[in-house]
Amino acid sequence: MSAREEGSPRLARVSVVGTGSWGTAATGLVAPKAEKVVLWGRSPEACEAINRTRHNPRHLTGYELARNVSATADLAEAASGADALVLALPSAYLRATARSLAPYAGATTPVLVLTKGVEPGTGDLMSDVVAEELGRPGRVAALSGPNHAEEICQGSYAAAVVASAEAGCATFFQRLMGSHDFRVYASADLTGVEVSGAVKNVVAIACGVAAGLGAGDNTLAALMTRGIAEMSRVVAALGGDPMTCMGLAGMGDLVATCTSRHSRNRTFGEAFAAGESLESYQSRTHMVVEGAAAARSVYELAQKHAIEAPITCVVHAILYEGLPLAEAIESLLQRRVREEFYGLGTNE
Ligand SMILES: NC(=O)C1=CN([C@@H]2O[C@H](COP(=O)(O)OP(=O)(O)OC[C@H]3O[C@@H](n4cnc5c(N)ncnc54)[C@H](O)[C@@H]3O)[C@@H](O)[C@H]2O)C=CC1
Ligand SMILES: O=C(CO)COP(=O)(O)O
Repeated sequence: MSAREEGSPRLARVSVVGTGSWGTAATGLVAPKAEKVVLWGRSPEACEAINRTRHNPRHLTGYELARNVSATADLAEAASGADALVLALPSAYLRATARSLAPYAGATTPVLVLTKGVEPGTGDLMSDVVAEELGRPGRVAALSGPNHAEEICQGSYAAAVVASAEAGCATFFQRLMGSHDFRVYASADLTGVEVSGAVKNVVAIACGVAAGLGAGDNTLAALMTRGIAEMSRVVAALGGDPMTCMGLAGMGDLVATCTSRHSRNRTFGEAFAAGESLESYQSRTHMVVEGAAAARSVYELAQKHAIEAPITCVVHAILYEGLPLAEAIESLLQRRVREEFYGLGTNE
């Protein structure tokens, strides 16, 4: 273990669930801290290829997995005896997979959720979904921030925030995931961290659409900044701390996602502006566009809690109600201009 990992836990076995881009990259963060890392993927063929070649055949194909990583499509084998579980699944599959994991996960094993989103229908945070299926709410944490897997697996410097209702759980995962190159801060504001991660993906779709239609830097900066104001109102209405939106899970990830060529949400927005459907984009790239699911769930939360969320409403309308793009833009421009930070308690 290098000097930078001193003081970190050295665990016997850590399970990473999900062989998408983020699960694949996350094995590299965990590998120096564990004797053995077990990666679960639903495809036996992909797991066999990973074990044979040390490369994921579908995601981050050029990235060589660490020697102590092995893959399995057997959830029992992946979860049994794990000292920690790291869940890196798309939000649509988190509940069902957590439910299937439940019989094999130790009763007190700490669980880290890397998924970004809010569950449509229930409005549950991803950590709520996991706590409902696996129990142990105090042993569940969520990690979020500007962390494109493509860059993390190259080792470029990055930072994230890990939040948990229990400080000890946040500290545990801060040490497990963090390193000299990957700086992991701690937070007690699970709501703020997780809601920020969902809303920023919706704003990234809006930025992608705008960019696809030829918007300039001023327009994109305005969308991002009004996106943070919207994110802050949603976080505050749900009982989180709007200050969290100024941090890594909020502004940090919003900037990365709205501007990066790696972002699926931003790139999907551009493709949508050019006429491609969500279904076509996801099946062409084999990658998840979480902002499309979050446009539904954040829209539902906004309706339920009477939160003004104009960017989310417009993204929801263009994706699911057939609103023409020109009308969507006009509906934002015609909104009343008012106090910059309305809806946050001080400037109503
Ligand atoms: N890719 C990234 O850079 C980052 C992703 N995240 C988040 O991590 C989560 C996972 O995203 P990625 O790893 O990027 O996924 P991905 O888009 O790279 O791959 C999609 C994944 O979904 C899995 N999948 C498809 N159908 C499934 C099913 N029925 N049951 C279980 N799994 C199924 C595929 O096997 C694949 O692992 C998302 O919530 C994303 O927002 C968070 C930070 C960075
Ligand atoms: O959350 C992410 C980076 O932090 C990934 O964003 P995309 O899903 O838009 O690629």
